Amino acid sequence: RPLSNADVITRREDLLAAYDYVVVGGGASGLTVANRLSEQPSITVLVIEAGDFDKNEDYVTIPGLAGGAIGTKYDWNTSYAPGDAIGGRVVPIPQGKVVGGSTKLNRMVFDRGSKSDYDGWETLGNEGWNWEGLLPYFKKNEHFTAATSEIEAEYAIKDDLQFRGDKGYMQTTYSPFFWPTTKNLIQATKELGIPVNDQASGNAVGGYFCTHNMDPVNYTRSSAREAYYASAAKRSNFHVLTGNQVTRILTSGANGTVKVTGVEFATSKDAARQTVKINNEAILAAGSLHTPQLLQVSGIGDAKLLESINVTTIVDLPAVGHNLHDHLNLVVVNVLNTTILTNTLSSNTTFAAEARQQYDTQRTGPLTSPTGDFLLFLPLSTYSNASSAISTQASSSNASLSLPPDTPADVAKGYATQYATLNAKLLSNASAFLEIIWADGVLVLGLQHPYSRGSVKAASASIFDAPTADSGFLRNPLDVALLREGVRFARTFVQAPSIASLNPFEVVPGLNATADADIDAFVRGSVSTLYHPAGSCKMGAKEEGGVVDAELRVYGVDGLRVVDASTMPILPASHTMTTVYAVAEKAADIIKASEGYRVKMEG
Ligand SMILES: Cc1cc2nc3c(=O)[nH]c(=O)nc-3n(C[C@H](O)[C@H](O)[C@H](O)COP(=O)(O)OP(=O)(O)OC[C@H]3O[C@@H](n4cnc5c(N)ncnc54)[C@H](O)[C@@H]3O)c2cc1C
Repeated sequence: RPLSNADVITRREDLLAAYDYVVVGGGASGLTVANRLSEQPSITVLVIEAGDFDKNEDYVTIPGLAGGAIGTKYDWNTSYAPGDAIGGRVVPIPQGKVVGGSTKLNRMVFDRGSKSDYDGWETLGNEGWNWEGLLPYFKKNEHFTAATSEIEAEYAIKDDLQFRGDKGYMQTTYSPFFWPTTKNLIQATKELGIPVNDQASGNAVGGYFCTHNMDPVNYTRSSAREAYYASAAKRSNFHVLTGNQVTRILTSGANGTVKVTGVEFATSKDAARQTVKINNEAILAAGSLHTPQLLQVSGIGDAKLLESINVTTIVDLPAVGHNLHDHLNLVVVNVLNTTILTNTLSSNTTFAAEARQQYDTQRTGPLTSPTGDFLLFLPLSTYSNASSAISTQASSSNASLSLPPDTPADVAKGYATQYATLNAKLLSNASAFLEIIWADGVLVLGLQHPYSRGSVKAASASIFDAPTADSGFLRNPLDVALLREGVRFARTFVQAPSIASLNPFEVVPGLNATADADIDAFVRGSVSTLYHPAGSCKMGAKEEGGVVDAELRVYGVDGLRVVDASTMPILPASHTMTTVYAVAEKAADIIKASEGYRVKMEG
């Protein structure tokens, strides 16, 4: 029977028996691909999402409260396994469990990495995956609106519109309110001779003004739901099933002729399993932790792991789950002594109430800014005098120091190529190693190109048991050295006249921590995540630990692709959402082209 116009499936009877494409996960990548595929009225698409729709709660929609959904029912509330190199600490790793995925939880930093980072993906063996190849998709994703005239005049922001899109679904713009000490930050950047660039241009090094994924009129979050779901919801060939977790990918055949036939799903561990058939492909978009887990519980992964969790191996693909890496976060705290207005939204209830009033009545003021309106992305030589010493240390030590002991040989081989790429970046001015996010004396340091790698392993045969995710944090001591230099630079930075005028006083780690050993202890005792897990289903050659090829097809299985953050071979120096969207936009065109549909490019 024909598809109904019921965009959200609430009754089992409304599901079709078979769909051309089933997308697993309705987050950043999943909704993007589902939207683009369903542009073709003859293609039927079902998205199965574990979470539900949010209810437009303030902590989801209001930019100034961004991140407020962490720890709520919209979060998987998972943690990385205890890390040996971080004192056995357990670091929480929030992930969105809601229509929109992590784009409902995130801090709304909307930026791209540098040309050299994306070109590196191609160097690692992925033809067409470079800056030139991704730029049209960065543009296709966004509908960019320039800063308000007040902000533009006050901060002299210059946008090169050839790098921006104006026809995409994702609303992007600058905050109409910058916290006043942002001026000190920008001025100090200049005092230290650090250039200010346009991050959208492929030159995302130095300082830059940062856009956010938000509506330029209402100043509310623009997530994958508002962008890619809302614009497709009325299509009768596009269905969304929420509150259901895909439990297994169903396949037929064996030994080189394995083909996807459908997926199995359920509302909870004990609920009855249901199935839906697939005519063309299953598209995995469950994120960097859950996509490898789903492959593994479906029999696609390392045969030894699968045996240990009582899963029959269908395709022995040892690389599944390996190469996991994430941006590390380390916070240096200075207390300021200044009369300039600083952010006291969480400590001063009167101020918070006034800001709320301003936001509700005029859509102006502090709550329109998710913070992070100006960011620094620094090459190693910009923030450290030790680049040649660190480079010597890197080239004289063994790449295997970065890897978990049970790393399969093909993964280690692929990592050796990455290691050489990272070593070259140490001495390059075209790639950033350190991000600095400033918030009134607090310097969040983000390590952009960690050497260390971890892994994701299904903990049991059930998708409902959280996977064991080893973040790999600081496994390789080079990462400690790179952050140690970051802490030292944070101290240099606050001595620049425009910051010094705010009378900063460092309280974390505290000025007594000067010796390498003391700073290293601080680093190991404090690092956490910047929420950018990636790489666990790496795109690359199979013999180099690739899980998917350059068309994002899983090796050894017909009709199965991965389109989410797990496919990134190596993280760019940037927050990840914008790159995930670009990858997914490109993936949609690859899939359409493989089916013989005409690919339409705009903007
Ligand atoms: C707290 C936080 C802050 C962040 N801040 C920023 C930021 O400011 N800027 C930035 O650029 N990036 C940020 N990120 C990262 C960015 O949001 C992610 O990189 C991006 O959303 C990843 O997209 P994805 O499609 O891979 O996964 P997601 O967007 O996480 O989507 C995966 C979806 O799959 C669903 N799913 C999982 N398993 C199953 C299953 N078995 N069956 C059905 N559905 C399933 C999940 O519920 C989820 O909805 C942040 C992330 C977090 C968590």
